[in-house]
Amino acid sequence: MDGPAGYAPEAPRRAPFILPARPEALRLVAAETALIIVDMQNAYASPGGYIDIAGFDISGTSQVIARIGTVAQTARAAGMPVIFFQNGWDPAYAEAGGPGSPNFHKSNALKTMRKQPELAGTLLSKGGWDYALVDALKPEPADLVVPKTRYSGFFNTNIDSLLRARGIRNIVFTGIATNVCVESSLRDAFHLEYFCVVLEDATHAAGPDFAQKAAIYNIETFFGWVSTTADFCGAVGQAAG
Ligand SMILES: NC(=O)N/C=C\C(=O)O
Repeated sequence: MDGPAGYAPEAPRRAPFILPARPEALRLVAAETALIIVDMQNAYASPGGYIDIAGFDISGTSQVIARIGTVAQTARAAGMPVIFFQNGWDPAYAEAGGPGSPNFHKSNALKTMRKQPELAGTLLSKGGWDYALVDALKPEPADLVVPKTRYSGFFNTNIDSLLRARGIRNIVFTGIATNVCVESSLRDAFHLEYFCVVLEDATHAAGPDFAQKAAIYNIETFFGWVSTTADFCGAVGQAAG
């Protein structure tokens, strides 16, 4: 079937490529693989955003932004769907849940705003700077943006339908935070029978270094595979010939 006139994404490639990964290399096909970019918002990656204000270290995020930019360009050129998750709630925070929701008690964004009332209404609020994707990683016309209100992008969203409709079997994960929204989403994707890979140097944890190491250990050992930006771009590029 012909598509509409206008922006024409590259046809996805069917030639398999071998992605170096731990605990073992994976044989993937671009046409069955999607890139998910988790929560690359000012809240998680920019000085003055929620995670910075809440006291987490964001010193490595600029490198992660640059690597994700490279990965996204490589994925688009191979015809892979590029999907952005975007975390947050309506400006009245109804979607965050009230005292009857564990999210109300565990979300460090909500806790920070309760502690610092001058921040009320600013953190992770749809339409605000904190909620916005970082300037360096704006979606292109064929990319998809999936808003989410909890850590996992597979909970109460249409991501599973979007992926299944495109014949996707494999997901490459990047973004922030490795130990929270990346790991939560990847675990849910595993349980929905997707083969999941995380590019470890294109992720950043919320918390100490052991949080990054533990998340990567969990993924490598129980839920999926671990690779790198260079290996992903190299393998996809080689398949392109
Ligand atoms: N994107 C994330 O991993 N978020 C982590 C914490 C939060 O949103 O409070």
